[in-house]
Amino acid sequence: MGYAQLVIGPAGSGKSTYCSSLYQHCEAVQRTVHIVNLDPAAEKFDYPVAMDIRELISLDDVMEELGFGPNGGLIYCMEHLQENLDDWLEEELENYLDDDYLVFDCPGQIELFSHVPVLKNFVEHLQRKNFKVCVVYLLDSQFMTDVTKYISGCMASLSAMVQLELPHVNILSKMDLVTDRRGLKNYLNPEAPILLSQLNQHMPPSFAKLNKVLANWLMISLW
Ligand SMILES: Nc1nc2c(ncn2[C@@H]2O[C@H](COP(=O)(O)OP(=O)(O)OP(=O)(O)O)[C@@H](O)[C@H]2O)c(=O)[nH]1
Repeated sequence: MGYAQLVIGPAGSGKSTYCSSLYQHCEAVQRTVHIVNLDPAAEKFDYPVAMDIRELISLDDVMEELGFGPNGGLIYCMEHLQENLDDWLEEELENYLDDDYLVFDCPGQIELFSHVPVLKNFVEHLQRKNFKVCVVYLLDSQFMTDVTKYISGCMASLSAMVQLELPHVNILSKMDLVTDRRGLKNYLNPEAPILLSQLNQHMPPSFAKLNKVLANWLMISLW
């Protein structure tokens, strides 16, 4: 049996930095992890890349040859990966045997963990190959500075949880940039009435009913 982490989260949330820190930590404690680049647009890495989607397809080539923009091109690349799970991925995975630990550094396009089924199919393929998979979801701690950003960050994470149906760990990244750590506490242990009153303060009264449903629903779903 192998083990895998799927590192996801919005663009720029710190996924590659997390992978690099994890690699350095494992090296320091003499454990082995293999970091896989699943981002066809990635250019440089602070970790040794064990497998690289760009050997299969790169965003630059797709944009140049097919005339796609960056987002359409990225989805095209990921769908191409999906079509090649049985050959390219299968072949690459043959290098990793029992007890190997793979960490997949994924692209940040939110479509991939909201409604496009590519990552879900990717995970199912790994599971068929006897990998135990979990999700590490990176969320920039700047999302925890006001209630509306907090709700949008939670909803994105929740949609990944619902779509991927895997053990899921949320990590707040860039904590060194948070100046108001006290304010952050409200969001680490949120209470529906407090969220609701903050939402109502930020929005016109016509949103009161929607705010109530959202605050209650988040409490039930996430905590
Ligand atoms: N201050 C600070 N900056 C960070 C931290 N983690 C990441 N960054 C910075 O945030 C930016 C984005 O980090 P990446 O690790 O490239 O983020 P990513 O999620 O892999 O980005 P995409 O692959 O483009 O989606 C870089 O400039 C990092 O140096 C952190 O903990 N603290």
